[in-house]
Amino acid sequence: MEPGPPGATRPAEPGPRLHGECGADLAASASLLSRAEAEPQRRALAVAAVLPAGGSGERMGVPTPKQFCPILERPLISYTLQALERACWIKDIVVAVTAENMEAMEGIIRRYQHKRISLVEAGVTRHRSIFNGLKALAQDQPDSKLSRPEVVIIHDAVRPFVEEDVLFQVAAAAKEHGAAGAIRPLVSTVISPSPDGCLDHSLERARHRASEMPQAFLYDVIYAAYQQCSDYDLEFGTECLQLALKYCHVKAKLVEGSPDLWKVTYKRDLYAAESIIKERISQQICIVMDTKEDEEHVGRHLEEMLKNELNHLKVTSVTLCHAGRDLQQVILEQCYSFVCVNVMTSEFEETQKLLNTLKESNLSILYPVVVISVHFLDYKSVPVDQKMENLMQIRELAKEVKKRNILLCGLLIFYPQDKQKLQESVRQGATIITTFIKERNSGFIGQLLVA
Ligand SMILES: Nc1ccn([C@@H]2O[C@H](COP(=O)(O)OP(=O)(O)OP(=O)(O)O)[C@@H](O)[C@H]2O)c(=O)n1
Ligand SMILES: O=C(CO)[C@H](O)[C@H](O)COP(=O)(O)O
Repeated sequence: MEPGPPGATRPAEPGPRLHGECGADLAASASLLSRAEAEPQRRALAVAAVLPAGGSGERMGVPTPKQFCPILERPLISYTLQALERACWIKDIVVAVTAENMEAMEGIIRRYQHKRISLVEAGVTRHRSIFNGLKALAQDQPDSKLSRPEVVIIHDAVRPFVEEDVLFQVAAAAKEHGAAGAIRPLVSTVISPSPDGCLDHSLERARHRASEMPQAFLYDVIYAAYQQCSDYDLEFGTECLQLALKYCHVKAKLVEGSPDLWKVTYKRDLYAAESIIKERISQQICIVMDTKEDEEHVGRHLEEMLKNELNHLKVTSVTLCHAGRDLQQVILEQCYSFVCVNVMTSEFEETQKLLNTLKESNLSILYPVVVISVHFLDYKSVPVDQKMENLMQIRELAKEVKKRNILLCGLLIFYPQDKQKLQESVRQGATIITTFIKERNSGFIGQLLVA
């Protein structure tokens, strides 16, 4: 597995809409086609998607099928659905799940507010699951609210990082060629062993490619292929493009896919997926100040330090005094990390206001939102024990907002008179903030950290 370039893209737009329009954060994705150019073409295609999600994930080696394994407490399949939902030109998304997981899947759709999803029962093999999904899209199904598409995309439920551009490229190529699929260069050389366990021959790596997903087909082509398919193909086949070739003589167009199209297969892939998601949601940080912009104070010092330390990230500063308008804008931009700097106001007044605004928004439904409440201790004017005691309220506050997927911790920065020592305290504070934002480690929740 080869993850994408660090910070190349932001997370796909959530199911619960913050923007009100599908794919509205497209500028943040690794877009190949300009949005204005591509939009009319996208709308002109009648496209549906079929997601096989009925496997047991044997190679993962855990009791939960991998598509339901949690990443940052959300099931993997929800990330894949979110990625497909961004493409509003995909009209229906048919997911094949086993009867025993049907209820769990319905719960996921409700909880994460997924749209345009229909469920069908999975088969005992991947090909049979896909066939069931295709059958649901055929017009001859009684009481079906689904319509027969011109093009159907097939995508594994366990490939969460598919980009809208790749989806569109395979769909457009399928319309032209009848079938299309994403490919990647081979990472290892493929060899063929002989029955005695010795090398028979090796393939020339540069001449071969790994077949990935998504793939897309003219619906009539792939449906006809599955209808003619032998039991052997349905049982042991692994390649839909091959079925289109074998049964309908359609040669698929191959489209270069992005590096993070890989399929979550082993346990280590879950860790890799989690790292990619964490990195994507930590690309923007919002510093909320309880003072006016032009006021000079130690909070500004921390802000400068964070801006220097996180110069590869987008750091935005807002104040809550302007009726929270700036903050609303930051929330709309899908910023998932907040540093609330309390210089003027007492203890958690400002943090509470920030938490209320976050709770009212839909922001934390899909991703955990980190909030660090920063305080300063000038021990000449306030006794340490009194300040600490006041700040210990953080525990209760954190417990309450954790239910809403908001991860809160406190940070107390010592404020010595000595300039150099103050500089050191602020630097340590900035390091703690950076670590919590990057790691989103639940061990920090409700803690009062000291710098
Ligand atoms: N009977 C099956 C088997 C697989 N799949 C789906 O096909 C996709 C790709 O298959 P794979 O990675 O092989 O998944 P599993 O079969 O679950 O994994 P394993 O082979 O390790 O058991 C997954 O989304 C999986 O849920 C399916 O819908 N129905
Ligand atoms: O990459 C793919 C298509 O080319 C499929 O994801 C893959 O073939 C599925 O096979 P399996 O279920 O055996 O992993």
